[in-house]
Amino acid sequence: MPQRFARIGVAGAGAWGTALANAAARAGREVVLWSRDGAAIAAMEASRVNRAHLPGVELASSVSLSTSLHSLSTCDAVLLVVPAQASREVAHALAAELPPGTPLVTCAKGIERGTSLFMTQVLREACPQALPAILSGPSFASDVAAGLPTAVTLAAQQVSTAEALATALGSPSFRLYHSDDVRGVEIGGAAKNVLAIAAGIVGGRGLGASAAAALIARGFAELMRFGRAYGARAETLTGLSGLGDLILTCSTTQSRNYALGVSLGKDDGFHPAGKLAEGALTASVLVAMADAKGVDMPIARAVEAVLAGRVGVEEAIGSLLTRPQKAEA
Ligand SMILES: NC(=O)C1=CN([C@@H]2O[C@H](COP(=O)(O)OP(=O)(O)OC[C@H]3O[C@@H](n4cnc5c(N)ncnc54)[C@H](O)[C@@H]3O)[C@@H](O)[C@H]2O)C=CC1
Ligand SMILES: O=C(CO)COP(=O)(O)O
Repeated sequence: MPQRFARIGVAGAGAWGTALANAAARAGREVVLWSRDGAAIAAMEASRVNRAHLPGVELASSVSLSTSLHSLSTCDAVLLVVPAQASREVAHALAAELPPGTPLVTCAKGIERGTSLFMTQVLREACPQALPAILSGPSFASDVAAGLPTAVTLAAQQVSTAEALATALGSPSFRLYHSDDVRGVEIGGAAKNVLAIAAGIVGGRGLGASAAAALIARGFAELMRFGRAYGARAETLTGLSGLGDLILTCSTTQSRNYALGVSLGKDDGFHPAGKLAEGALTASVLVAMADAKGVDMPIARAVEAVLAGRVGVEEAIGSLLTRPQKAEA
C-alpha cells in the first residue's frame, strides 16, 4: 500500500466533499473531485467555486474535477463524501475502479436504513477489495474551507493505515487524530445528528440554556449506552467523533440537523427543504438498533416519534420530563 498518498480522490462534490478536497490540497496532495452531476462540474470548472454547496470558497489549483469515476482509479486513497444512504450505490460503482487495497474513507455520518449497517460495513459489502476507513468529528464544511482550526478523527482497522492517511490529509488548520476504533468513530457521527435535532427543538421552543445543557448531557448518556452495546470504546465516544461533534452540532443553526430541530420546535411548518439533515434519516434505524440490544434512548426515540408524526413536539417534551425518577447513568 502506498504510504505517501500523493493523489487523493474525493467522490461527492457537496459541501463536505468540496471542503475536504481543498483541505487535502492544502496538505499538499493532488486531488480529483468527482460528482455525478455534469452541470455542477461544468459550473465549477468555469468559476472554480462550488456555488451550490460551498459558495465563496475558491477551489485550490491542485483540485481537478471529473464526472468519471474511472478518474479515481489512479488515486492512492479515496474519500467517499456522499450522503449515508447513497454511500452503498457509489461504493458499489467504485468497486469496478479501485485497485485492491485502496483505502476508501467514508466521511458520511449515518447508518444505512434497511440493513442497519454502519458505514464501513456498507463499504465492506459494496467495495470488498478496498480498505474501509472513516473520517468524522466536529467540523463544519464552511469552517474547514475557511481554514479555521478543526480537529477530526480518522479510523481504520489497521492503525498504521489510519496514521498514514491522517498524516497525508492533515495541515496546521486541519488536525487529524488516528484511531483503530472504527465502530466508535462511526457511532459518534451517526448518533449525534439525531440528538442535534432534539437540541434544535429545545432551542426553537425557547426552553432555555439550562434545558439545552441537560439535553446534551442526557443525549450523550444515550450515545454512550448505544456505543457500549455496539462495541465502541468509551475513550472514542468521549472524543472528537462523540462528545466533540455532539457539542458542536447541538449548539448552532450552522448545523442542518439543529436547524431542522429549531423549525420543528417553533412549529412554524418550515423545514429546511433540500438541505441534508442526516439525523432525520438515521433516527428510525438508530432507535430500532437500540431496541434490538435493549438500549434505553428516550431522547432519540422522541425525535423519531416527532419526525414520524406520531406525537407532537409538546407531547414529546412532556413525556421526557415526566419519565419516572431514576439514578443518573
Ligand atoms: N457539511 C458538513 O459540514 C459536513 C458533512 N458531513 C457529512 O458528509 C456527508 C455529505 O454531506 P454534505 O457534503 O454536507 O452534503 P451536500 O448535500 O452538501 O452534498 C451531497 C452531495 O452528494 C451528492 N449525491 C447525493 N446522492 C448521490 C448519489 N446517489 N450518487 C452520487 N452523488 C450523490 C449530491 O449531488 C451532492 O453533491 C453527510 O453524511 C454529512 O453528514 C460531515 C461533516 C461535515
Ligand atoms: O457533521 C457536521 C459537523 O461536524 C455537520 O452537521 P450538520 O450535518 O448538522 O450540518
